[in-house]
Amino acid sequence: MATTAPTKMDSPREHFSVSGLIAKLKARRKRKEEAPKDTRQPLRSSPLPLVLPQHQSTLVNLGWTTVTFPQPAPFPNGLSSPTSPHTSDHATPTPDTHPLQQAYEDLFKASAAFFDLPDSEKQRWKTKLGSEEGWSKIPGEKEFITLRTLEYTPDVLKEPAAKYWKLIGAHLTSSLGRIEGSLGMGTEALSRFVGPCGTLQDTDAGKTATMLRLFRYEGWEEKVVAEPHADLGLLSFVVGDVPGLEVWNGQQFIPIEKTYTQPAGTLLAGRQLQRFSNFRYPAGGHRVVSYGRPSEVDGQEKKYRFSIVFVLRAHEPVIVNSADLETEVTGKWEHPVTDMSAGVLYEQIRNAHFNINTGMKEREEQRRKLEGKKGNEKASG
Ligand SMILES: O=C(O)CCC(=O)C(=O)O
Ligand SMILES: [Fe+2]
Repeated sequence: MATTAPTKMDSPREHFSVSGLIAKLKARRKRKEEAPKDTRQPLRSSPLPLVLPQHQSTLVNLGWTTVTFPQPAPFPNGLSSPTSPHTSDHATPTPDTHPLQQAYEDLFKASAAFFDLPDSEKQRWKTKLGSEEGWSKIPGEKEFITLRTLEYTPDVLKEPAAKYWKLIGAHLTSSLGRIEGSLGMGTEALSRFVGPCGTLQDTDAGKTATMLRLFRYEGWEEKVVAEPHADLGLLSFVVGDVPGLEVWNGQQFIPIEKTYTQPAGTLLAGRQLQRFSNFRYPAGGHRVVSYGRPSEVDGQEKKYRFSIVFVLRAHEPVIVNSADLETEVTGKWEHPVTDMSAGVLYEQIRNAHFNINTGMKEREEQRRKLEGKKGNEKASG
């Protein structure tokens, strides 16, 4: 959906005529009358973790929502913590930063240190699988490194990446548990697809479909730095250190990160979840924009935007049977799937979408190929 939007918005106004308008209205009414009545039950209430009440419904309606990290309550004496250097050896409980927030903050620091290395050093991690693993540089736009195993992770990132992966993996697993509930599915109907994807695996032999991608966007020219697309996995979670991510609300892109007044990240539904939920959850359309140079942070000029993107994909060997995922809320799948591995189904989904994170030339080739296939003009991340 996301890629078709700009074309629509940019299209010139159609020639206006009264008879044309009447014909259009009649056609619309006919389409409405002919459309089969949706007899599916409404979604069940099943709140997502760390999502404020006012943000609960956007994931199912639009494919994205905000995850808000609770902030430690200030102490009445005005101190940020009840402990002083003299009492710090006492076991006084301190109101801590949320562990997931702490983990992404640590990962941001390590990510900045990695990207600061000379290119000659980063070359060692040069991409192995297109944008699917290793370091890539798109000059003038961004650099990013995709992590899939500890073995192929630079030392400076190893510990913070593994820690973040574990925490976000657990968080998204519990979010999938709530999504299952909202769809009237049994326990683990969706979360069973996580398996070993919930931890950063040690070696290539244990590599899973899931990935952690660290970005450093360069330059502050006002422009789109990642084209509109939807991610391919079950759920993605994005945190940025300055606003840049925008989400599609069906009509326009919303600069969602500009609305964050406290530490928060964006949860996105991917195309696998869209499919596994029989399209009850849409895949969240999004893009990344540079708004121009942000104001100084701590008296220092900001040179880059950093972001951390975790893409949770279904573990490839897990078998999909659509009958196990059908409920009165999802309805019947139009194209049922029997004993197909999540990996094979993923390939079908992936082949229908071009990848925005490959280089310009490859991207154009992918797009051209897809344009040959009817109705497949959708991008993926
Ligand atoms: O960098 C970001 O904020 C998001 C990037 C993204 O959408 C992607 O890699 O799929
Ligand atoms: Fe994305």
